[in-house]
Amino acid sequence: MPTPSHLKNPLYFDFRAARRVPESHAWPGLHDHPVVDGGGEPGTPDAVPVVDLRDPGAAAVARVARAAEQWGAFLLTGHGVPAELLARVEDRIACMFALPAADKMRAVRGPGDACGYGSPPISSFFSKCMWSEGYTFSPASLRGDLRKLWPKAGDDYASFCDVMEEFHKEMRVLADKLLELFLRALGLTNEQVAAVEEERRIGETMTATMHLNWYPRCPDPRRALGLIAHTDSGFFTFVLQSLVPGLQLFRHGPDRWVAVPAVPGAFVVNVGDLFHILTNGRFHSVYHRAVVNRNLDRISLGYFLGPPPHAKVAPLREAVPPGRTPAYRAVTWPEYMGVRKKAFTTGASALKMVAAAESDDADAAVHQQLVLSS
Ligand SMILES: C=C1C[C@]23C[C@@]1(O)CC[C@H]2[C@@]12CCC[C@@](C)(C(=O)O1)[C@H]2[C@@H]3C(=O)O
Ligand SMILES: O=C(O)CCC(=O)C(=O)O
Ligand SMILES: [Fe+2]
Repeated sequence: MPTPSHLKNPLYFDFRAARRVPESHAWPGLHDHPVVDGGGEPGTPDAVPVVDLRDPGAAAVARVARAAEQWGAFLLTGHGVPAELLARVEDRIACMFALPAADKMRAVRGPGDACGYGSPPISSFFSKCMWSEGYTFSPASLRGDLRKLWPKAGDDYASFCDVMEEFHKEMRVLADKLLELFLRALGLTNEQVAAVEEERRIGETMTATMHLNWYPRCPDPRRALGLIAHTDSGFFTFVLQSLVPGLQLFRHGPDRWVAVPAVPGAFVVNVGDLFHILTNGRFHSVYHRAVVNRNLDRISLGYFLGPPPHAKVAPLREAVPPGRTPAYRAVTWPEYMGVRKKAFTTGASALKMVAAAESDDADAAVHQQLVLSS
């Protein structure tokens, strides 16, 4: 009788062979807050906001402002990325996750590596395992990385790379469009948007990283978790969730999880921590998680935008109210990741850890203004 694949490779947990959720994958506290449906009538309190890019400029700007201030996330429709391309992207991702375990393990993420196969970096902060597999890569240099999964560089390799490159091209343009919309939503005029870009070169230097998630069907979904609750660390993320829902956004007052409906062809846009800093906390990063399903596999794709590693991210002058000082100090993305690591191990909030020092606070600024104007 052949040896089951999970016994051949003790590092690989074979979700397909699991008939129950073992203790290693059972998370406490998953049901501490109720889950509500985010797919209700637009405008009702739990309905996830929708931004349609086909709406006239001012309407889309107003919707982005409201969603980014109140939710830190929204569904993006009318974005122009062809549905047929999204279908091919999902199909190629499914084909990649269906590779034999041994092939996937060849591309395993090493300690400290940004890219590779396996659990996402955040999993290293938790003793429990998530009910998912993931693959992170840089779309700008995918052909080299992907040889680890497909060393023979055959048809599956070629079609995966072709489709992801096509997707990346579309997404990078969409990311620039959305960045501009975000800046307009902060209240910047067209001239100010151009001046910010001239000075900070945010759009021009923004980098993209892709992280693919596979959440296998699970015999006991109430005990398991696909992706632990987190905020994304970069500027903003486009999430493509296939027809199987599973993404939940956390909302306060009363505390609850809002299940994001799977809207065919839509992206979910998440505000990340560095955008929270850039906008001086006006647009807030969203705490979210992914749950699993008893009968269906689920696939999602995160297209993460952030600054290049050397760039310091500080609040935009235009986002700081007159007479106040910036609420956050300047950090690079790697510095922020270091702070977040410390925050995870101490239970602190990473954003609070990069908040500007007391002496920098608003009262001091107002006092200084009074002195200067008297
Ligand atoms: C660009 C990135 C964001 C990310 C870390 C990464 O370098 C690549 C993977 C991303 C991801 C996806 C799952 C959740 C998350 C918190 C994680 O552990 O890996 C995010 C990271 C992030 O937003 O910080
Ligand atoms: O699977 C999802 O819907 C969410 C994925 C996610 O949050 C992430 O990759 O950061
Ligand atoms: Fe996320």
